[in-house]
Amino acid sequence: MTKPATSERNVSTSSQPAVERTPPPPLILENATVRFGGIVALNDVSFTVEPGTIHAVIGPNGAGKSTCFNAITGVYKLASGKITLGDTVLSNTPPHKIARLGLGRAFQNLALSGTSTVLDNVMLGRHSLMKGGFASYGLRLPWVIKTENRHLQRAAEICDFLGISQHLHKPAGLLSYGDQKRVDIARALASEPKVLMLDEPAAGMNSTETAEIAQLIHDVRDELRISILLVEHDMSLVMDVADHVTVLDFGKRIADDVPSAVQKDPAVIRAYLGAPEDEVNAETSADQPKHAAGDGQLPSLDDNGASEAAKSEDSQ
Ligand SMILES: Nc1ncnc2c1ncn2[C@@H]1O[C@H](COP(=O)(O)OP(=O)(O)OP(=O)(O)O)[C@@H](O)[C@H]1O
Repeated sequence: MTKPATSERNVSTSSQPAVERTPPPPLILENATVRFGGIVALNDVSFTVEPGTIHAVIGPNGAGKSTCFNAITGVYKLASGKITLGDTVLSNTPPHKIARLGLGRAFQNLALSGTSTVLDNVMLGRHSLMKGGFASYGLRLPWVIKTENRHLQRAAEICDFLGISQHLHKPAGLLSYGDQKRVDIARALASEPKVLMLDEPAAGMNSTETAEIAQLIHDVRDELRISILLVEHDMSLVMDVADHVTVLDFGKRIADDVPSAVQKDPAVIRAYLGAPEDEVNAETSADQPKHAAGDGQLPSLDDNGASEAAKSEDSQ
């Protein structure tokens, strides 16, 4: 699909304020720990998503990325530690209350209603902002109609920003995969979040769609001025868009730095290439899961797609 030029987009009108003009508060994980029986899926992890930045969480399969996301959004409870958004404590808040506290989440597996229109799907994201119960909406009171129209207008503006305004009244299921992903992000933005959480936004996308998503992520940060936390396997996307990267391995934070530093970090390269079996065994408890050596994607790629570590092995 063709993405509209930034200047053509309408993200703010006089009747409705922009999504978030004041800087968002920092999202802070302090020693966050999540356990599943004997498995410590998230082990004493701390990091800060600085206001208005794109922050990526990466790591090999089973590293704890999804657990981290689910802990922030209240799906999993912390065994210990704390998660805050500014002055608001998020840890252990039920997921249905998280949107009201300023987190918008787009899902890895699209959770759209394929038969509902794009606009209706995006409107679902505004429910946390809509006052009045079903009864008042059912009675079609004048103030309700006015309020609803304002929300519909705002949802349409967000779709315009995401380049899907031409699909507003089509069933979401008829859109291309890339556009459905945009609908999902539009729905997350519809709650006017302070932090947008993207779970593998490039999964299942071709290279053109991935490049468009990268541009979109930049635009969300630069134009809506909200923070973005993303989990992503596509390293080139992460290195392209992220301001800061936290790397997890076996539930622990092994790096937390700017992308260029993370790419060169020996612990990160080792985690992605895999350590000799006995070394891994020595560092993990009997209950801890083990990811296969080399099961991740290499974080440090040169222009020819070769990792520094792989090149050094070749030269020996
Ligand atoms: N609900 C659960 N019950 C038990 N164990 C779980 C649960 N969710 C995750 N785990 C375990 O916690 C560890 C971390 O899993 P998690 O899904 O967070 O990793 P990940 O980095 O997101 O992996 P992937 O990249 O493969 O999605 C894994 O060993 C996983 O098996």
